[in-house]
Amino acid sequence: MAAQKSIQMEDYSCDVIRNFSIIAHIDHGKSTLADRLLEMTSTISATVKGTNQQFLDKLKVERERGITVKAQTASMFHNHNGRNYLLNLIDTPGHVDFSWEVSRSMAACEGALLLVDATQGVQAQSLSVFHTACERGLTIIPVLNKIDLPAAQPDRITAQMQSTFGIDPADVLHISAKTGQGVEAVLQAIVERIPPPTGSPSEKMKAFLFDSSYDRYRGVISLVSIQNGVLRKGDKIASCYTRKKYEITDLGIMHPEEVSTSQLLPGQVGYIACNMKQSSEDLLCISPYRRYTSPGNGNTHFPPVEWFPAQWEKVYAGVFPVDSNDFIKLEESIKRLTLTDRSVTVQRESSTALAQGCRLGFLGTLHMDVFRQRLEDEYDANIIITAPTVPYKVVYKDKTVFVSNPTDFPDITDPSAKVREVQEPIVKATIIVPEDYLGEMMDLCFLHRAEDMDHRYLDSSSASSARAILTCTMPLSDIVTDFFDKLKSRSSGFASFDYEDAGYQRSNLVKMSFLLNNKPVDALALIVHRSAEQTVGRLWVKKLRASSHTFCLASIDKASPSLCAMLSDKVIPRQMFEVPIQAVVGKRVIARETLSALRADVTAGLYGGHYERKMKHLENQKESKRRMKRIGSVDLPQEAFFDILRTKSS
Ligand SMILES: Nc1nc2c(ncn2[C@@H]2O[C@H](COP(=O)(O)OP(=O)(O)OP(=O)(O)O)[C@@H](O)[C@H]2O)c(=O)[nH]1
Repeated sequence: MAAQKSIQMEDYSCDVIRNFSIIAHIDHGKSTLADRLLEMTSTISATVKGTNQQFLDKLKVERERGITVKAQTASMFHNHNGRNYLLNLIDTPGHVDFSWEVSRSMAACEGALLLVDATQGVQAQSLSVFHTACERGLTIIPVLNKIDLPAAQPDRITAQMQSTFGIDPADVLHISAKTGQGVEAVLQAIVERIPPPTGSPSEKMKAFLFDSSYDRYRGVISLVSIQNGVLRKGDKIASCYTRKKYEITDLGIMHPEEVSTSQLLPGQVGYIACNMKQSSEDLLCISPYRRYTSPGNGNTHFPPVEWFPAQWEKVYAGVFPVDSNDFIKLEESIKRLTLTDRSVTVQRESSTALAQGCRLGFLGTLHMDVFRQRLEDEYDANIIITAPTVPYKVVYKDKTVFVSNPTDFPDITDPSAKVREVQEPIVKATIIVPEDYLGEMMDLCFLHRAEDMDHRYLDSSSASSARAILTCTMPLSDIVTDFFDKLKSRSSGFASFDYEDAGYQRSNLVKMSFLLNNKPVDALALIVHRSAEQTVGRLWVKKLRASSHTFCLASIDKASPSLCAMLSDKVIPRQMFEVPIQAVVGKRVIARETLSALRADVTAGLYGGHYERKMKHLENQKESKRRMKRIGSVDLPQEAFFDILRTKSS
């Protein structure tokens, strides 16, 4: 824990507190600006200042990918016109998958800095975060960042902000978060433009919990914003959600590391530790229950629960341990990780092919990927993740069922299944792109079953390379695949993309099963649009068979054993016998391939004394086998599962 600084929280009443977040499109400079603000208020030490690493991006995966996944909070003290202010900053993620985190952060703020990159201009997420902030009634301070870059076009982008957001150009602050130019004016604007929070220390205790992390020794550490009342060490609190009671063992502010304080007052934002051990015991609102004891019967009385709008899981996937004996350990790791990422939903799942596992709901495929990487990095988990599926609605005569696992999807070709119709989730997509790429983007959207396409221009028509905003509706299943990657490559990286829920729509979908060695592999099943069943079936069995691999094994087995070992990680390694691979819809076989028999001996090409090389190749093979699952008598690598949806969309 950080060194204790004596901070008198009672010196900071609501009128000198400002709670704000920074909202922006990905890479527009939120974390860099956050770092500059921490430096200018002397919140971070010189040792951190000199490094190029961003202070608030804390997770390993965030540092590796350069994206913020988890919102971080920091309190700073700032003297403005002789008065000491407490500024609470909540750093927010920028990727479309994490919009829920952005909304949560905003719920603890009265204002937001809307950051726009002066070289890129308004992007799809600038629009969506702006609208969310407006809906929440936040005061918005428009900030134009990266004005130090030669490619910056401050006048043009300011005009764009005016026409898109209705912002007065005079209100826009021009800064470089990198060099610090103009950032002093941001601090001034935070104090002068953002309204202070409201709340009274004499009112009943109420706090909003907006984030939590897990500490092995102290249990769940929750970040809270105090709305009313005072919270002190030793206070008994109760969860309005689970109604469980706890005692506060520690509390304080993030400065930017934890600094213990004696109390937290209204309008303040800080952490609390109270020996919570399980995510199910998370709270959304807390109250010292002693103040609510009803006179007479001594029963604890709870105020009504204030629910934060539920998040919307967009993709589901099964997570299984490679070694079935590791299930309990895996489940425990998932539970721990969900304490720091509550937007993930967890349910147990069992598969005939992969045994016991968990079905997890994520906000998007990047979110899923980040969660997988954190499971591997932080918990050393060795797992298989099935292809992501969106939640479908199956309407029967007497009921409607949500299906988020292809295994549970009925065979609609069978009349006895009595399915009236199947519906799939659709989204309203927004793409912002230079007009030169508009045609490409339209093509891409049509390929992904887009409807109701429309477009308009963001800049005035005289601007060179004017930018267009394209809107359409699309099935969610089509964008949770590699749509984002295609969008980026077909627009040379210039397109930005965002989407919002647009309900459900009737669709002609079927369940496709895959048989390996005549046995269905339930974990490989997928739901596809009828129009794509042939393409998907053929491509996918081909992929499973991996004819190139067979060729490679046969021809370079002896010549290049290491290449062979490397390839064997990409596809189903050939077995000792012939394996038929079939794609089936209902009772119809859509496609079939056969994997011929051959044993890959990775050390075959190595002779006599090369013991070390031989060991190295055997080690390589062991490593590639690490992520394989033996199903019946067939080894299936992780990539086989990952590739399904990619095949579907290609
Ligand atoms: N030249 C210049 N580069 C900047 C400026 N602000 C940020 N950058 C760079 O832009 C890149 C993205 O900045 P970040 O602060 O990581 O962006 P972010 O918005 O936090 O990104 P996410 O967390 O992924 O949403 C980094 O390489 C920064 O060094 C600036 O004012 N000028």
